[in-house]
Amino acid sequence: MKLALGCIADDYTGASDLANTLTRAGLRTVQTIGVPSDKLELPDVDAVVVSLKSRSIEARLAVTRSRDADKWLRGRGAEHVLFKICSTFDSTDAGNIGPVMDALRGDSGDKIVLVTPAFPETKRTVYQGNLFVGPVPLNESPLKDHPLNPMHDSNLVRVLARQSKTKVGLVDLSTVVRGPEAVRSHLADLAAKGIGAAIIDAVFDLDLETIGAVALDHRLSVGASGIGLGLARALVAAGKGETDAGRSAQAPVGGPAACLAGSCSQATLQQIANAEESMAVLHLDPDRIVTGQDEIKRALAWAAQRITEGPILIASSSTPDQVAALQSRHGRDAAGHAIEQAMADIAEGLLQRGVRRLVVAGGETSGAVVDRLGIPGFLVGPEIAAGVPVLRAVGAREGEMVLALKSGNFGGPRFFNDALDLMH
Ligand SMILES: Nc1ncnc2c1ncn2[C@@H]1O[C@H](COP(=O)(O)OP(=O)(O)OP(=O)(O)O)[C@@H](O)[C@H]1O
Ligand SMILES: O=C(O)[C@@H](O)C(=O)CO
Repeated sequence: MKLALGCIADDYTGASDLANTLTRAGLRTVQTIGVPSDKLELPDVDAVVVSLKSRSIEARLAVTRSRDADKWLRGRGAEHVLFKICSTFDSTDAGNIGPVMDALRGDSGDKIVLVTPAFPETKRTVYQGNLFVGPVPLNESPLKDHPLNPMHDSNLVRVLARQSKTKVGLVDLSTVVRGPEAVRSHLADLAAKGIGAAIIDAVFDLDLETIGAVALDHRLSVGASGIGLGLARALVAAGKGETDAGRSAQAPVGGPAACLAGSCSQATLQQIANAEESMAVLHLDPDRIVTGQDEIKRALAWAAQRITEGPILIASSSTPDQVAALQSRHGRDAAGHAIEQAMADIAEGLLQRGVRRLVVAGGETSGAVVDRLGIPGFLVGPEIAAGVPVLRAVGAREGEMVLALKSGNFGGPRFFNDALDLMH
């Protein structure tokens, strides 16, 4: 197996978003959890997305893990590696996008790296280096209240420059629309000035096709699923991939179904409110979780009484005010970590009670759950919503099971029902 494309994703939901995009564009793709062990039997694929949980950890660790993944992918023939970050550029001034990019660029030997979180299908666009989420700049979007990486600056040239050791430039839309040659020549000018990374504007998929074609001249790029789409289209145009890339992940598994929500995004809060109309919903008490009281036992007892009757949803999610109050009482990291681990405990308990169809909302939450369940990888099935596919576990100790890992902001208002409708 010689990979046409290697990818390193900084969280698990982001990885499944990218795996979904690549599959739909025609690349046979597998998502692995961490760098795969040699024991994991991988099907014949064009792309591997190695999922890390490196978005909000110490920068030094994120760098080491990303370099290990890069080494593994390059060892399987990947000439180009995409470092997949969030389409809302989730990071802090300490990293981790800049430090990981710097390290991977050093290893790749590239003079300059293209960077764009644009993903027009989910309304993330970049213009003059500024990231827009729908109609508003990033710093006016709900991301300003993110529990772990609040985003207060929409100018990505500035944001990345604060995190990176290299100088950061811009390739603006007026250059992108003139096509690959114009972008190449602008990048050469930037590189000649010692600029090692360029934020590149993209508003439409067509812009991403231009970017993908140019990115393939290099060994590394950084971005969200949009640049993944551009890269995949360029690779398919060059004769890689297959037309029915997602078919192997579609056989039904059956069994009880459950949803877990740890995301506190506005989208997830709305989705939980809508789910209340059609399934049993338990709202966890976050204070009781953080202070170590028996909230997990209570949740599992509640679930056991209902799970054979139909799908259930268990949520820790709260409004921004409530999140801020909890964080001020217990500290941001301690609260986040305790709740993630509680979600993982609950997921484990649900599987012991027979659940084989599991939906998880929130990137960090999904990471904690999938790690605890020890699932080594996924094949990509049908798309539930933009950026969220049905995933079929590969090599799981419980055998056949399907999951959906939803990025906090993704999915329509009835996401939980939409997911379960496709998870048979
Ligand atoms: N009620 C709560 N109060 C404070 N923190 C919470 C609460 N519920 C969940 N959390 C924590 O908030 C964080 C949510 O992050 P997570 O990545 O799961 O969701 P998200 O950021 O909305 O999703 P994504 O990263 O995919 O955009 C986790 O660390 C989670 O444990
Ligand atoms: O790019 C996105 O927005 C998502 O795939 C993600 O990474 C959110 O956690």
